[in-house]
Amino acid sequence: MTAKIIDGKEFAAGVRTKVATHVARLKEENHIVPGLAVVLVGEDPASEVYVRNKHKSTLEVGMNSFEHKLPADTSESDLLALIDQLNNDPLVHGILCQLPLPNHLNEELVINSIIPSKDVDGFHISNVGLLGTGQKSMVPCTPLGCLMMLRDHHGSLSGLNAVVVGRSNIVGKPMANLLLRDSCTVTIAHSRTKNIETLCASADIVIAAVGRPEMITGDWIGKSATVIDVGINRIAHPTVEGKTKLVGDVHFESAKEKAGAITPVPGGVGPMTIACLLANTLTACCRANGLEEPEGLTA
Ligand SMILES: Nc1nc2c(c(=O)[nH]1)N[C@@H](CN(C=O)c1ccc(C(=O)N[C@@H](CCC(=O)O)C(=O)O)cc1)CN2
Repeated sequence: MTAKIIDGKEFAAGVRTKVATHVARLKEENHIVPGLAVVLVGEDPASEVYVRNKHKSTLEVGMNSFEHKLPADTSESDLLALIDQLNNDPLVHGILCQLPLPNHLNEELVINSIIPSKDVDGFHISNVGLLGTGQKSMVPCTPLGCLMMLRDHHGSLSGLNAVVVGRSNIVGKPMANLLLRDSCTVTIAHSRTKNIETLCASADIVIAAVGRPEMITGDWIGKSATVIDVGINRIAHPTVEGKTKLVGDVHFESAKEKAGAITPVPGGVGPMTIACLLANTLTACCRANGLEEPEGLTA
């Protein structure tokens, strides 16, 4: 039997509807409009698309969107001055700097200049520490989206064996912490892991976040396991010359024959990233105003 395909587009639409409903209630009952500020430095084409989609989605759920597009040669001090201004703006509840930043800017310094309560990417060192110690924090959007889909599919994750392939600060490590918090037995695998295929094949859940196109094939997947593919890789189209196509870190065709459930690329985890950004902005706004947090939209 082939796997259930977890439709990230549909799931993300459901998250956005929940956010929009909660935002409408905030406006009606508390006269508060959540606001998201997105900072883009430079003209990376993919980043421009993501920022445009963030702006559009923010407005669609009824929030305020503040876009700040800066030239590629913006100095670190100018960028930090803008973040300081946003940190102190009461209309702004969430701030993010689109990554990657141009090389001359220190990514860590910039991220850590956002006040943790407005850090809707969950990348600030304080939020990383809070998540790692099981305390309330802002949670990175992509792992939060994966967690929502896993909870929806499995109900409880308690006692399940999860292998996270990839150890990045943005996905692998926070994902592992979230799964641990939901009482999974978690292994982080990476380029130096021995017997990685066997390890993955013994898992109930495989999270692929390694950044290598179609690395994880069907023979790495245990019968009926859940496979969440975080990878977004653009490769040469196999049959049409001069064209490209998007693939994940999982070889979808072979993995879906073994898995119980699997996310596709595109249309799986990707759409959840922006939906969870909206959820995080709403959460940040509720926390800032001492209001109840939206149910089902946080970790
Ligand atoms: N500050 C941040 N920068 C970046 C993040 C982030 O979470 N915070 N993540 C990525 C880019 N990203 C959002 O910013 C993002 C990536 C992919 C998608 C998405 O929906 N992908 C689609 C495919 C899109 C395509 O056709 O190219 C999918 O997987 O279906 C949304 C958001 C790096 N930077």
